[in-house]
Amino acid sequence: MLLARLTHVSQEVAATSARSRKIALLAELFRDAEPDDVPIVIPYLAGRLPQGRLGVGWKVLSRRVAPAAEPALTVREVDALFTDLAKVSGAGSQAERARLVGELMGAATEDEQRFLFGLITGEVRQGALDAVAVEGLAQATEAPPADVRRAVMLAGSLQTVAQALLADGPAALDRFRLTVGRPVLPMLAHTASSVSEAVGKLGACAVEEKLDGIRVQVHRDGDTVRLYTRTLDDITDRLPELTGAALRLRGERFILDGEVIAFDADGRPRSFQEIAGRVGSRTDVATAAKEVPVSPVFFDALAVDGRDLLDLPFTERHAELSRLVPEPMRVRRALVSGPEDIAAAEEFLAATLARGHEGVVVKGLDAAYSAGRRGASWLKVKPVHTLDLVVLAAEWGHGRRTGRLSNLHLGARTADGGFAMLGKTFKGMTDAMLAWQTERLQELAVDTDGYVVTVRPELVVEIAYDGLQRSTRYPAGVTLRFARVVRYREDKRPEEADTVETLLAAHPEVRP
Ligand SMILES: Nc1ncnc2c1ncn2[C@@H]1O[C@H](COP(=O)(O)OP(=O)(O)OP(=O)(O)O)[C@@H](O)[C@H]1O
Repeated sequence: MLLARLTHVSQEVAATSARSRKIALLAELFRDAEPDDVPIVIPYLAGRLPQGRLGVGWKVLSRRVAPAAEPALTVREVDALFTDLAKVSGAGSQAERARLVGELMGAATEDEQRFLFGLITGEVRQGALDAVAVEGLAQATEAPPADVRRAVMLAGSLQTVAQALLADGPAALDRFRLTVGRPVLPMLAHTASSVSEAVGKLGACAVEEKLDGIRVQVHRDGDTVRLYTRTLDDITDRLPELTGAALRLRGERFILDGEVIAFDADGRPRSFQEIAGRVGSRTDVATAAKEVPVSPVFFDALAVDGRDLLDLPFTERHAELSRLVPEPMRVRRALVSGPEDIAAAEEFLAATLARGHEGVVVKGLDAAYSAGRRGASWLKVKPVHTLDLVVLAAEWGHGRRTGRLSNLHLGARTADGGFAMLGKTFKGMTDAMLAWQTERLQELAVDTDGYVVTVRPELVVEIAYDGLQRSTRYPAGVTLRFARVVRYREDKRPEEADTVETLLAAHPEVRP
């Protein structure tokens, strides 16, 4: 497929607000696409680079290159060039990157140059586009949209499903069944402001501890165990004690969902940073395991003995979990019959906080497991409310922080797929965090005036704050009071960051 076609459709999709028109435009595009174009076309439409990082900085991008008169570039040629770019390293890499970018831009028309520039800088991110693409794909291949959605959920990748569908038609959807050894995107939670709100919404429910560790999906098939993170990375080799625990369970073939957590000598949960450090360390696993031994705590069962449990009510899935997993390895919970039983739910929350955990997740008993989605039947309640925001830029520090990128510009998502800056912070950062962010943000840099470094909006950071106040300086009309960094959320994509809309909804006091 020609890049010009994609550029044109991308402009048309951005220009219309009608969902049905967007779907029709994408359906037309998919009908014309070769199956091998799809793994490139879908991320490009959403403003994502399949290669992740290209290492192309603003210096290279700011060079003007005369555009081509006629469109000739194909999306696969662009992708091949991006792959070459991502591989460039070592001495002379800056010049080599400049050469490759020059070659690419010189072969692109003016429209295409604009599109490619937006893609490389991360300017055009359209988070909502994947959902529209699912519908467009269903329309193009005459497959039922619900079946395409379920296949995407199970494959964990829209591109994989799209490629199979375009190559083999709707029959290909049968291939995407829940399979032990193939990870699925985990179900996520919505937020409720209190347990009474959550119980009021859900009725009969289980109130479970919310453990502040790392989400883990454990697959066992006989003697083989594999462990996956929330973003489906395989971390089996890093956590041998989890493999051991899974092999000691009664079942032979299962998929369980839970959290990896570590306790100190007094049985209190260790900090998230310690657990994240442990899960992140690939080298010398044995020493790391001695310093921070971790254990799994399970809260759901997705498959047992080859049976797919996803569509069963939570009560039945939990019964299977209890059959397999002994109580100490299951999350603590209280069953609550409904709002009349609210005292029991409050009491459980208080006891959970007293044990050092971060809050509770309230779960409807009848609900199925909605993999890859924020299900309405899981509501998290945390007394300390934080925001997940995206770093838009950073300022070079002064004094003790000279040479470090320090003051972060923080953005929330806007309805049009962009980001609105809400304020800045240089508080809450450890020295290790400063060093890490200086390096990482420079990799993401797309522009600088020597003081403020603008970056691709990719890094999600969790921010604590004391409230909002009105401000005419910021585009959303509000700014954060006393914002400070809690941690980086490398397991989250910018599309998952908080939106201006939800933030304003949570703070009626600042609404005009
Ligand atoms: N009992 C539990 N049930 C479900 N999730 C739990 C539980 N205990 C801890 N968790 C963790 O809490 C998360 C639920 O919140 P959510 O789905 O919104 O993810 P998140 O955005 O990563 O949340 P947060 O930033 O609040 O940890 C899960 O991803 C999981 O890692």
